[in-house]
Amino acid sequence: MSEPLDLRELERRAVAGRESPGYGHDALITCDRLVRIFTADGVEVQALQGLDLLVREGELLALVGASGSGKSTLMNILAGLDEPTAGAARVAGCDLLAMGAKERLRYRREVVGFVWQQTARNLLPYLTAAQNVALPMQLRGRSAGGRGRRTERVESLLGMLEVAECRDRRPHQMSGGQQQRVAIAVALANEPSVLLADEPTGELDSHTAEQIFAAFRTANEELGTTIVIVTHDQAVASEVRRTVAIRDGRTSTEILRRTKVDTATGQESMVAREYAMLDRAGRLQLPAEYTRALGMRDRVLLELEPDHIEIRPDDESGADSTGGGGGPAKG
Ligand SMILES: Nc1ncnc2c1ncn2[C@@H]1O[C@H](COP(=O)(O)OP(=O)(O)OP(=O)(O)O)[C@@H](O)[C@H]1O
Repeated sequence: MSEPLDLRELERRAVAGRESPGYGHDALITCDRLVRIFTADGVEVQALQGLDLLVREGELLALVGASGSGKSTLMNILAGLDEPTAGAARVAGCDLLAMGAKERLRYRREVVGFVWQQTARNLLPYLTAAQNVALPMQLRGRSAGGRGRRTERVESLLGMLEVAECRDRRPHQMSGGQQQRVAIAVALANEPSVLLADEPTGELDSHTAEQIFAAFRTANEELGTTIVIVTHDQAVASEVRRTVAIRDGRTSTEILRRTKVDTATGQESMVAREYAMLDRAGRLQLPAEYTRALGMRDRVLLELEPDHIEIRPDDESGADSTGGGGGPAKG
C-alpha cells in the first residue's frame, strides 16, 4: 500500500509541473486555445472559442457535438483549408498558422488526407477507382516513387479496403459504400500522418456506415494512421476508444473506453468513462445537473485533498461573506 501524500509531495509535484515540457510536446495534433471568428454582414460568429485538443500518434478519435458547435470549422483548420483567428495549431510538426502557400499545398498533399461526407466531393467522376487513388501520388511527384511503386500501392490500398473489384470502375458504377472506401484509399495514398473525415457515413445507411467505420479501423490498425472522425452517429462514436465532445466551440467532455478483463473468468468487456475537460487555465465546466442538484451557483468551496479536489456549495451563502469564498487550497 502506498503512503498517503503529504503537502510537501504535492508542492514537489507542482514545481515539477512548472518545469515540465510545453503543452502538447508529445502529441501529433495540438490545438491550443484555438479561436476562429467569422464575420458575415457585420455580425461576428465565434465558431471556436479557445479550443484545446491533443491527439497522440496512432489514435482513432471520434469528434461529436450538436450542429453549429464548431466541428467542421476545426476540421477545415486541421485540413489546412482555413486559418484560425488566434491560438496555436500544430499537426505532425507543421505550424498551421505560419505556413506559406507552398507549404500549405505540401501539407494538404502529404501530411493530411481527408474524406468528406459528400461521396461526390471525394472522387473525380471521370477517373476509375485506381486512377483516383494514383492521382495524389502523381501530383506529389517523384518523392512518391515510380510508376511500379504507385501501381503496387494502389493495388494494396484497394485490397486492404476490400474494393479491389472496383479498380476499373468509375464512381457512378460503384455503391455509396464502395465510393467511400475508395475515398479512404485516395486519402491514404500519400501515407499521411493524419486522416481527417467529416461525417464520412452521413449519406449511408447504418449497415454500410458500419462497414465504412470498419474500413477506418483497418487503416488505423494496419497502417498506424492517426484518424479523426466527425460523426453524428452514436453507433460509430461508441466504437472508438476516445470520443471528444465539442460544445460552443470548445472541447467539453471526453469518453474513454478501455478493455477490462475479468480476473475470475478471463472475459473481456468494454468499460466507458466520461471525463470533464480541464482547460489550461485550470477552468472546469461542471455539468448543470450536478450544480443544480446541490444548489451551487456563483461560488463554491474548493479543498485540496491528497488524491482529489473537493467542490462544495458555499455554505455561507445568504450571510455577508465578502471576504470568504473558496480558496484554492488549504494549508
Ligand atoms: N464561413 C462561415 N461564415 C460565417 N459563419 C460560419 C462559417 N462557417 C461556420 N460558421 C458558423 O460557425 C459556427 C460553427 O459552425 P460549424 O460548421 O463548424 O459547426 P458544426 O459543428 O460542424 O455543425 P454541423 O454539425 O451542422 O456541420 C456556426 O454558428 C456556423 O454558423
